[in-house]
Amino acid sequence: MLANHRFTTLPAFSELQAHFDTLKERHMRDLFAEDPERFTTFSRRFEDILLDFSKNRITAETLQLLLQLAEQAELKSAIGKMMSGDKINRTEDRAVLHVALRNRSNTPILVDGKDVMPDVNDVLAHMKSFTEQIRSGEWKGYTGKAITDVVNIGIGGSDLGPVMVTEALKPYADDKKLRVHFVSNVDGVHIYETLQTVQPETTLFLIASKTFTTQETMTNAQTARQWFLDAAKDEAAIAKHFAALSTNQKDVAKFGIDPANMFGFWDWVGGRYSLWSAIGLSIALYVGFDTFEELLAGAHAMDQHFQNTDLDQNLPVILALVGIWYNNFFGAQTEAILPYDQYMHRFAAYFQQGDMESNGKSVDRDGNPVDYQTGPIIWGEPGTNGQHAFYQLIHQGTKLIPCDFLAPAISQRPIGEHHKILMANFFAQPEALMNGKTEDEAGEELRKAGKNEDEIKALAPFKAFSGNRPTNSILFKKLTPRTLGSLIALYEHKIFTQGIIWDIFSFDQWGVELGKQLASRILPELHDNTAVSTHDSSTNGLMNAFKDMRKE
Ligand SMILES: O=P(O)(O)OC[C@H]1O[C@@H](O)[C@H](O)[C@@H](O)[C@@H]1O
Repeated sequence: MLANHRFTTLPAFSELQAHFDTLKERHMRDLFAEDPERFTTFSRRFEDILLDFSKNRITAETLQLLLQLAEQAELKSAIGKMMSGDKINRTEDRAVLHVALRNRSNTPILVDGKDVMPDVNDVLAHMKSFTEQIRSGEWKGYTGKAITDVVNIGIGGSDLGPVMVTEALKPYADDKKLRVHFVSNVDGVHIYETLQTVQPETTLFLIASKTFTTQETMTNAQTARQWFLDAAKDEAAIAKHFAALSTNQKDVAKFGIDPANMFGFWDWVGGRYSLWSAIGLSIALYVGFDTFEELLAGAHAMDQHFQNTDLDQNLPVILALVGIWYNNFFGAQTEAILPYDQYMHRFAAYFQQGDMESNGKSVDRDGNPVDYQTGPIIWGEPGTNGQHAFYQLIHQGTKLIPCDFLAPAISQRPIGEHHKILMANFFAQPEALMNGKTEDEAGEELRKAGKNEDEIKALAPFKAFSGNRPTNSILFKKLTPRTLGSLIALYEHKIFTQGIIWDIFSFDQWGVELGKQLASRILPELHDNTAVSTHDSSTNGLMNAFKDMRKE
């Protein structure tokens, strides 16, 4: 069981508040000028990953106090509890063991007295042999042809991780053994467009759903099944073309999927932490099993770093603490994740679920409403695209938006000057955000450009940048499977750390249920043209307008 504490009554919290008052007006430009060692003091390395957090509104004292906050929240003990299979997801009475899925050292991890590792390894072995059969062409479809396309049907955690990773590791699929497609939205457009691009006889469908009851996924799966049977005309052919990634054996069997094609996982794998499990089968099929294992190994290495490294050297802990500093003291509402790597273009979307579904909570572990801010709004797009879209607000808007900049030193696709140009922007943006530009500096530039003093006076306020806008820079050598695994685990453990300090449960997601309940109540009401009057006037009005619009 996790110990409870009141976040705002931890001794370090009030010390941080007092400290904040002394620091809030200070400019990072001055902090850099005062300390030539600032980069060394506020950067850390893990394998090929460098975290520079020196461009934050912190001093050595801030970091010390934040580390005390983590200690007072008993973070170390909480990490130990997660790693050893304690049921820390109390509202669902479950352990939280995505770390077991990538536990390459194979040390036993017990849940209810039973080591989970043999089952984990069995499923990995099953995934491996299946992957090899499909990729080698040994596995044949119902007409005797090899599989060329894999369609993963899943949503949320059963979609976002595989989508993000297959995009990120595209260079590792250069052998072009298989194409992968992802269908998530219940909007029929999604499955329609996907099915336009594949052939029944050479397509493998992966029905990815932890519960195997998710409405969107089951609807898409039934449509895919019907489309397939329309061509194959034989239910026996399903065994060659459908596999299930799920914890729900019973419903998988009911759907008609051969039990030999079911890849299981367990209730201690959270949906948004499941890409390491059987849910990652599309990844393994796309990049090959060895590459998938490297991804797991990278995450495992970060797990060990998180568990065994002192808090002040611990990358996930530092990221978490810096986030708390802005969230709870500066009042920042959002955080941007900005990868300068086109292959990572779904990374922010992935952690939108990872972070917001985990820490979007307003009740503490005692069940009391919190009187402080918890999880931030996560958003972001790859650089440099964002620079030409929303960075204006980050530079000159009224909101404080802490940003994480991520980039590889070595491009997967070195072409001409592209990577150096990309990286020049990666270095320039955090520098600009930190330094800003004073009105005097802006005026000087205008003077040099030939403007007169009246024009300078009129224009300089618009051309000035306040600066003092915080960023973390995460520079890594190359986006290898290992590094990607480590980066994902880095953010996962950041989320865990924040949840522990905020005294909330990060591994349930009750907030998604109400909308689901209402949708299932509304669905039957859409089946005929009868006017609806059972809801509020807005919902009734909208539903009735919908029915009217469809009459013509
Ligand atoms: O894998 P399943 O059971 O189909 O669930 C998909 C998603 O369903 C959502 O409702 C949950 O909030 C997510 O956490 C989950 O990943």
